Amino acid sequence: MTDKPRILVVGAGAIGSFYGAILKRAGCEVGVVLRSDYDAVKEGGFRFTSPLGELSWQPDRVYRADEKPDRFPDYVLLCVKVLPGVDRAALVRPWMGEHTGLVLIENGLDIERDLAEAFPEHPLVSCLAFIAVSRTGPGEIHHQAYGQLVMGNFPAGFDGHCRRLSSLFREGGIDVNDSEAVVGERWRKCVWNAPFNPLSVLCNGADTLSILDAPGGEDLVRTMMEEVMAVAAADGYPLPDDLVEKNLVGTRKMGAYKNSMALDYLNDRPIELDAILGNVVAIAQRLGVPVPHLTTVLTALRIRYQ
Ligand SMILES: NC(=O)C1=CN([C@@H]2O[C@H](COP(=O)(O)OP(=O)(O)OC[C@H]3O[C@@H](n4cnc5c(N)ncnc54)[C@H](OP(=O)(O)O)[C@@H]3O)[C@@H](O)[C@H]2O)C=CC1
Ligand SMILES: CC(C)(CO)C(=O)C(=O)O
Repeated sequence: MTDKPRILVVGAGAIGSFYGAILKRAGCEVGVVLRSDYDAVKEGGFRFTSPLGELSWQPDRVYRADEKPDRFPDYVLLCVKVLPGVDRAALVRPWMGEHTGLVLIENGLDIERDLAEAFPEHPLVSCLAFIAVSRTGPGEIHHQAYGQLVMGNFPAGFDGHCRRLSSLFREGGIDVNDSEAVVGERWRKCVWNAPFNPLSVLCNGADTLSILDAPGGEDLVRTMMEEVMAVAAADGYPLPDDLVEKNLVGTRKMGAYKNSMALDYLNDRPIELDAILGNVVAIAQRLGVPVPHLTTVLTALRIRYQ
């Protein structure tokens, strides 16, 4: 018997298998729901390369997406890409027992609302991942660097579920930043993602330094970041004035880096355009905040992806 919660990862790709590995290291029973990687993971588990050392693991349960659970988990970790046409509430519904909490580890802004409406009686924990990790083959994951999570309840607060999960993630070896205002943290992350991710796609998968070093590149990124800051403030989440300059300095220090959207583009996968940029522009329009640069980049990408 263990007092550690039972976890089920829905969408065990790069992020889901990484944070599943961390919770497994913390002593939780961890299962996964898989589509394309089912056979490989059932047979050989997840095989990792990581600066954190040996993270390879065999899930305690491996389900196909159309199976039914033999027992409900304490927490479902939802780690799919946030894409139009993907009904994430429908995806998790079969796996949610009466007392199951829902934990999102996904990028984007305003991505929790549908799930909060679909599961009003269930705890909802929203997490942001600061990590570079990718799937290199079926069941094969390359963790390049970092891993910190920022976590809190949606829309606000930090309850006992957050406390329990955040201490388990720490026990598994990663940093967690506890937040009472996770929506504000989503805005803060968006200040970085909303310019860099879409620009990298418009620039054929360019890395961060190529974007910043192009003539006018840094100015464009700065202006887009300032527009996101203005929308965040109008939405009730003012961010520190020096965030833009800190982001620019920090990005240069990180060295050339290809974000998750650049990798999706380069691998011919759909991109999370609405979650990362479209929702910012939609909120800006609702609140009457002018965001001409964000709108231009969004429109250019919509033309490209229509
Ligand atoms: N990778 C990174 O470094 C970072 C990623 N993020 C965010 O984390 C989230 C997850 O990204 P990431 O892990 O990289 O993406 P991946 O594409 O690696 O993983 C997504 C997983 O979801 C699975 N999936 C999708 N639909 C279903 C379904 N119906 N049933 C079962 N499984 C399904 C996919 O399976 P299948 O192969 O069958 O499609 C895949 O295994 C995104 O929001 C991303 O922006 C945030 C920070 C960094
Ligand atoms: C912050 C960063 C760059 C990696 O954690 C990310 O969110 C992404 O790659 O989309």
